[in-house]
Amino acid sequence: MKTKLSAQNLNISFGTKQVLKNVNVSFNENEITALIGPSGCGKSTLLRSFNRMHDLSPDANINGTIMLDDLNIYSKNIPVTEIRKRIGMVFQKANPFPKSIQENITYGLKINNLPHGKDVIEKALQEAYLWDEVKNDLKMPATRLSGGQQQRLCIARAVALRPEVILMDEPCSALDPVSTLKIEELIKHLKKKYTIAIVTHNMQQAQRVADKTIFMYLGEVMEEGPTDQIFNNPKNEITTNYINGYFG
Ligand SMILES: Nc1ncnc2c1ncn2[C@@H]1O[C@H](COP(=O)(O)OP(=O)(O)OP(=O)(O)O)[C@@H](O)[C@H]1O
Repeated sequence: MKTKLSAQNLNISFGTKQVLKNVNVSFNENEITALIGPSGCGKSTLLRSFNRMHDLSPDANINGTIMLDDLNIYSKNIPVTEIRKRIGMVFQKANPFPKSIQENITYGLKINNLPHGKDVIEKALQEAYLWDEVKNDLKMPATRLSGGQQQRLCIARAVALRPEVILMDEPCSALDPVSTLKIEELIKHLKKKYTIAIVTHNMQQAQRVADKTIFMYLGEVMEEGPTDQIFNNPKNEITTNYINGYFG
């Protein structure tokens, strides 16, 4: 198993508030890794650090190393656009651009000077399990799609750039159970090509999709391991209490 993405001795604070404390984690290539833990423990902060989303927060202080293969993503000479092309992100609430379905796919491709013809659009929509539902409406405003379809469009927009890693921050939290299962199927299919990190509050979801699970608590990694082990044989008492729903 090859490590695709990792953080070493990562500390993140906002002003005087330390949010991540000496975090060491790794994400294996072609695996799905779930980040779980109670609200406020730092899951999103960690996820967002992987595509340099904190660059725009003037009070963010980041120490430590984040490696994508052998590239330190915080190296001074690496443009953030290069990182975001290699590490895509899908957010909690679907956020399509207020443009047509096809323009949602071509937008990032044009910015990156990549081919953006019909075949590329179809391929991205196929890969996100959306093509059959939208192939006759490519010029329709994306905002007219259902919530689940909009989230799959955001996934199509991310995969169109051929990233290596896809970060997902609670991608199903705004969706109904049927749309959620569709996205979960999609995530499992995407791992054949991509490395996936997903933040979720849904313990069943983590068990359904994730190969590996990382449990965070108060800004620290408490426990990590194969998903089966974390849920069926956790080593740490706090992990046990969390997955049994004693707090959250
Ligand atoms: N830009 C920021 N400025 C100041 N504080 C921040 C910033 N981003 C996050 N925080 C703080 O960091 C802490 C961790 O937040 P984070 O969103 O990472 O937690 P989380 O585990 O993802 O929570 P949830 O499950 O509720 O989404 C919170 O106390 C939050 O207020």
